[in-house]
Amino acid sequence: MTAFDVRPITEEERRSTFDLLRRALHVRPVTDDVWARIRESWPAAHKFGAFEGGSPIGIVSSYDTEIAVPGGRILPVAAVEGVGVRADRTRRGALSAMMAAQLADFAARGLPLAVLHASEPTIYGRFGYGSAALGKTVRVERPAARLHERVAAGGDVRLLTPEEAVKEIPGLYRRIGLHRPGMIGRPAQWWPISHDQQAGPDGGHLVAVHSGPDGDDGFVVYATISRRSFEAPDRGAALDVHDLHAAGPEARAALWRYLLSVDLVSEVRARHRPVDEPLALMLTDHRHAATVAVEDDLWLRPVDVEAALAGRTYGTAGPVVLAVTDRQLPANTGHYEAGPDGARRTGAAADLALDVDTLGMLYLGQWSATTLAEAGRVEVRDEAALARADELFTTTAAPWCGTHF
Ligand SMILES: CC(=O)SCCNC(=O)CCNC(=O)[C@H](O)C(C)(C)COP(=O)(O)OP(=O)(O)OC[C@H]1O[C@@H](n2cnc3c(N)ncnc32)[C@H](O)[C@@H]1OP(=O)(O)O
Repeated sequence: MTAFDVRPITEEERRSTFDLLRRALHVRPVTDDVWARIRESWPAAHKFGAFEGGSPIGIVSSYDTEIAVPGGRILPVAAVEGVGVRADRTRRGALSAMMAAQLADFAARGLPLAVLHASEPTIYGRFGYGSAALGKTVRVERPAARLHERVAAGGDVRLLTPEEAVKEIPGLYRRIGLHRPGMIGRPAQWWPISHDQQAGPDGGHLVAVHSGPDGDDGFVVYATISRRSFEAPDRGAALDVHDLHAAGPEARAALWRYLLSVDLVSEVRARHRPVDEPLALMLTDHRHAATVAVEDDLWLRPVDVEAALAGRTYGTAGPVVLAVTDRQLPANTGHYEAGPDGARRTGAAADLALDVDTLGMLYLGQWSATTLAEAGRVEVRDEAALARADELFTTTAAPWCGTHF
């Protein structure tokens, strides 16, 4: 077996590492044209490669952004993306070595948190990431589904041209704001690959914007897929929602009402929606909207446990002391008190013990301490502390990311 080195990539290694990633994800390498359009989205900064004889065999990437945490504060976060190892060099420790370098870099730069979306759920727990926010896949039957009359869904919905979409949606996303735990900022480098390629002139997606009393306050990016065939000449198209954000329930309802009004569509489908989005309840017949899957969406890793715990707020129960174990960043291993007055390191005896990936699961409020204990992920040292931890950590709104990266 040959050895490899792990180090930050250079400017000259941007395209070869991007193509390596695409191959790992079963996508063809980029053409010169496409690379010219998206190269700014793949800067050398914050990328670690594994190299064998000077050639890249693995890549991990991230960018710095912000995340909303329970209580409404916005914390710095590293968004980990672009993870891949060449197919003939997997299972030799390349990812583990790159992840160790990346985590050490996050810790050295004082980042409290890191997040990612996992291609497979078995990979990232070992590196301290826990499944922190779920997303649901919904399928709505058209034309049967209708919003019931008590749903407030005023305002106007208008379609943008692709040029307008590229120009206007970044500012609108910023104005809508990070209003749920788990929502993250979209820096300039996010948009060319993740939005402009779909919504811009060559992408084929459509973009609709909702305007309420205070101006534009919601948008949806979607694609329609014709499903007519010789055997089924009248079959309606599928409408796939790619990205939908709204500042409030009225704008959200108006966007859904618009989607359900598009003619010649027999099914509206959306992945990774908030688990508590009340779409079915907004319909005259809730059976016209089915939740067909609930999946892990955002994974979260506390990088600086004390800063992460101190960055969010807690419910009103008495404090609990957590014993946290972190094998990759051992400086985090220790006892932490969390309660209505905040969180800090402590020398007190622990009520509950957990690994740092489980703390990631608890952090945004997706899972209760009781559920995690029942699943064998939290060791209960004081039974009464479990109910207090439930009160302290759970949130009213389900956490949700809503951004693919
Ligand atoms: C955040 C994102 O970007 S998600 C996208 C992730 N990328 C992909 O899925 C692309 C296709 N897959 C790959 O490129 C590679 O298989 C990777 C990156 C997932 C793993 O890289 P590798 O270099 O093989 O991982 P490495 O050898 O360090 O394995 C570390 C451990 O994870 C386990 N592991 C790694 N990948 C997988 C997997 N896909 N399924 C199950 N276990 C896995 C290994 O068995 C090993 O376990 P051990 O520590 O108990 O021995």
